[in-house]
Amino acid sequence: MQASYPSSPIVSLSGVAKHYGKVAALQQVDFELFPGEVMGLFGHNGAGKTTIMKLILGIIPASDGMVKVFSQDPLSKQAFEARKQVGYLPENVSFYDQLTGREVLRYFARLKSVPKQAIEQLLEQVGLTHAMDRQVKTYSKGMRQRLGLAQAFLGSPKLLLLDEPTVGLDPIATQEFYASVDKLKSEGASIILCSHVLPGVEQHIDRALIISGGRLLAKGSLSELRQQAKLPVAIKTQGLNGALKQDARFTPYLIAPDQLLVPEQEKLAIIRQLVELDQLGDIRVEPADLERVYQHYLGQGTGASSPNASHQGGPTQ
Ligand SMILES: Nc1ncnc2c1ncn2[C@@H]1O[C@H](COP(=O)(O)OP(=O)(O)OP(=O)(O)O)[C@@H](O)[C@H]1O
Repeated sequence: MQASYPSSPIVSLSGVAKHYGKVAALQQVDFELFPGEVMGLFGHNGAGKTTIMKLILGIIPASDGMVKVFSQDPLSKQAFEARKQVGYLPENVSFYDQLTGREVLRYFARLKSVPKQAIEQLLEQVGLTHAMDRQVKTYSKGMRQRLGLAQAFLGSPKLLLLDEPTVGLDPIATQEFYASVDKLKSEGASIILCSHVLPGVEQHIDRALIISGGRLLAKGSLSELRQQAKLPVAIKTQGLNGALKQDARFTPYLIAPDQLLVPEQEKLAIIRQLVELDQLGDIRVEPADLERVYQHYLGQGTGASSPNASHQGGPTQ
């Protein structure tokens, strides 16, 4: 369920365009990010994700439209103090290799006026305590990414911009990363997670923006996007031993001996028919996951027909 956001937005973009010379990196981009909201910003390479991050960080000006962060123009002098409330993990994180992990964080803590006592706790949170006094040049890719996250989390930022945050993290570290995201959110932070679709991200975001070629193709909660896209629902059964194949009511939807793909509006009717079958041992209903929602909208954006649009199509991964 989507949360309600009564307060004023932390970030708002309205009618934003960005041109790099002749390249239109963004066109007519509108969205708002509210306190305590986690938003996934999804798009392929070159879609415009990093450009949106840079606009919010005040690194580049918009060519058109309005960008506000904490109700200020992020390029203005007045935005200087507010910038300390922003945490940023760039896509390709790199540090001074000669420094130790602890020294890197001390350096960033000074820049952000964060007391250095917070450093050891952060290093523990990202699982780097054992390596904090080793030079960063001895760190693996995953360890560098963890140090990048610790750097972004410094000072409990009110706004976090994370570009491809789980790249290079193993499954345990990915889980720990999402636990940190959930914790920061529960403390009121607003977060933008920027990526191609991330494994395991969907339980942790309130809304998704899908972007392609600099244009927003879709925005909303996952359930809103699913509804708009009218994506079919997978129904998995157990115990029927091939009976579905023999039954004309189910064969149009059959995609595996024990699995149906049915349009949302027919879901309940089909489930009712299934539960009447004596041999049915179990039933599982799975709505389209983020990956399928994403593929659907990208297919629309490029004019290609989505393989998920028809209930007779097989499952797509
Ligand atoms: N400084 C620049 N000069 C010219 N073109 C640029 C510049 N920065 C970005 N672009 C172009 O703007 C478009 C959007 O780039 P952007 O880096 O925002 O995409 P992205 O979604 O972050 O991609 P990726 O997932 O590969 O990081 C691309 O076509 C890119 O080539």
